[in-house]
Amino acid sequence: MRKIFDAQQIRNWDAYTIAQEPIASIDLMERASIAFTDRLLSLFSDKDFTIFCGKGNNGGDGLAIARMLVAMNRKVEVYVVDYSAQASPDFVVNYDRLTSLTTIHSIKTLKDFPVIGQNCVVVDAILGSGTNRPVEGILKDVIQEINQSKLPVISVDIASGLYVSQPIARGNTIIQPDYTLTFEAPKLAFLMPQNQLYVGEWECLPIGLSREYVQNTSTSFFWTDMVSLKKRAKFSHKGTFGHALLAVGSYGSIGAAVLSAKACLRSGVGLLTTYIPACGYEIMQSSVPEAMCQTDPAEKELSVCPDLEKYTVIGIGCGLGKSEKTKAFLNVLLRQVKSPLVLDADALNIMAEEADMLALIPAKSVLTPHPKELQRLIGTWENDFEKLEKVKVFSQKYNCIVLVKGMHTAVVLPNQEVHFNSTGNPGMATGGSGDVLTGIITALIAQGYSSEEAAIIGVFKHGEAGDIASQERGQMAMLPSDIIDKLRW
Ligand SMILES: NC(=O)C1=CN([C@@H]2O[C@H](COP(=O)(O)OP(=O)(O)OC[C@H]3O[C@@H](n4cnc5c(N)ncnc54)[C@H](OP(=O)(O)O)[C@@H]3O)[C@@H](O)[C@H]2O)[C@@H](O)CC1
Ligand SMILES: [K+]
Repeated sequence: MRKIFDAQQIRNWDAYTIAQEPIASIDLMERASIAFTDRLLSLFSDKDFTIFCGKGNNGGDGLAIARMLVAMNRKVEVYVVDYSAQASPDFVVNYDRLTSLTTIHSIKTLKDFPVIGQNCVVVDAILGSGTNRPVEGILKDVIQEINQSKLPVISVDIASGLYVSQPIARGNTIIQPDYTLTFEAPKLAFLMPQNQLYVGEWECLPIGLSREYVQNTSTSFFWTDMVSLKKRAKFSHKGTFGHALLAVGSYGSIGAAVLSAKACLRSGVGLLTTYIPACGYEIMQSSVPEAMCQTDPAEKELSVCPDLEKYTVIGIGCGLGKSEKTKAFLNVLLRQVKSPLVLDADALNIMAEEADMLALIPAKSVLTPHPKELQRLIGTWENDFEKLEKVKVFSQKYNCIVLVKGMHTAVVLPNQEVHFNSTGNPGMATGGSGDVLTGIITALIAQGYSSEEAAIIGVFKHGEAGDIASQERGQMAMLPSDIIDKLRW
């Protein structure tokens, strides 16, 4: 798990490193530029480079990168966008270091914009984490030209025009890179779905910023790039790992029930009982023989709440449907349950329609809505930052854990922490994938993980299994059952 900092904290992190390591700011820039150049050349070994620089430290990086490429006899053209009379001191040092080696062109008006060779990769070093307002004038013109060039674009640290930790306004002009190579740590902006055009593929390049600063600086945003699991004790038995109930399925959606049950069993639950409509009995017993199966008196839907006493945790919602009988079933269940719930799909849809049910959510339940279900719970949002804020309010109000599912699923905790997930791929955006996740999280809570841990770990392992499945079958061919198959603990 890594901390994600906002723009001001990143500035402080640089300053802290410079003071405490100690290292001169120009040498830190050199370190960053070496890391960038190494990775640039491993991505584009046979390309020429056209580098556009601003006049701050991002531009200083661009000039240092250009110098390193020239020193390696690579073909490089360098352009400084002359949007301001001000230049940062480290920009000036790197400008002077480069002038004796190559010509540095200046872009004052659009007429100065070059014709770029077709074998070129464009390096965007115009604005970095210092971007604090929409670009105008020549900056805007240059960014538009680069975006229209159809050439591969790689941004230094962050796309020029994108804010590190604030929403962008509609109509802002921003570089649309194919890649962003960012220094040290992920930026909040990269994790927001609305910014996907302005990030491309991204990766972090370590540049040795202070570890001590990380320890001493608090944030509510985290990046889950690894998880730790509890060891299973040698003398354990099935009772050690809890007894989960999955209340799932309706006529036509018994598949969702089966997927959640299989995922739960593949995630280490001690005992699993599925509670399903009568029509699903044979399907469940034959496809998931490891689970006990209890049926509702109704043929096609859940209608009567079973005895809940013996269960450590209850997963509910997958394939449930929204019939009147099922609504009544859920109402009774919410009033009787004492364990945390994992609430998915139609369970959430029913609750969104009957607002007084939300107040019955047991503490530390986990809600796993997809975007439409989330909207029903929290209303609409202007941008992804506002969406997260609204989810935080909801999570605190109902003392529950809420997932904002997507490319980097965010796990929002009642203590207001937001944990973004690093695993997963678009091949998982298919019906049934969420049922698998519900099964996994339910199993983890059954085994004694806190609901917070279960949600963070479950999302990570779900994505990891999805990544293995996509490597083997490709994103289009993979199925949710492949995700279950590739779970490794
Ligand atoms: N510090 C370090 O140790 C390291 C830093 N590193 C590198 O530094 C980068 C951050 O550099 P930076 O802080 O100089 O900001 P940068 O993004 O270059 O902008 C420059 C100035 O432009 C201005 N400005 C903002 N928006 C604008 C707009 N729309 N239109 C016009 N002007 C605008 C604004 O100044 P203002 O006009 O507000 O006074 C801003 O200060 C970082 O991304 C990384 O690449 C690495 O080398 C590692 C070590
Ligand atoms: K940039």
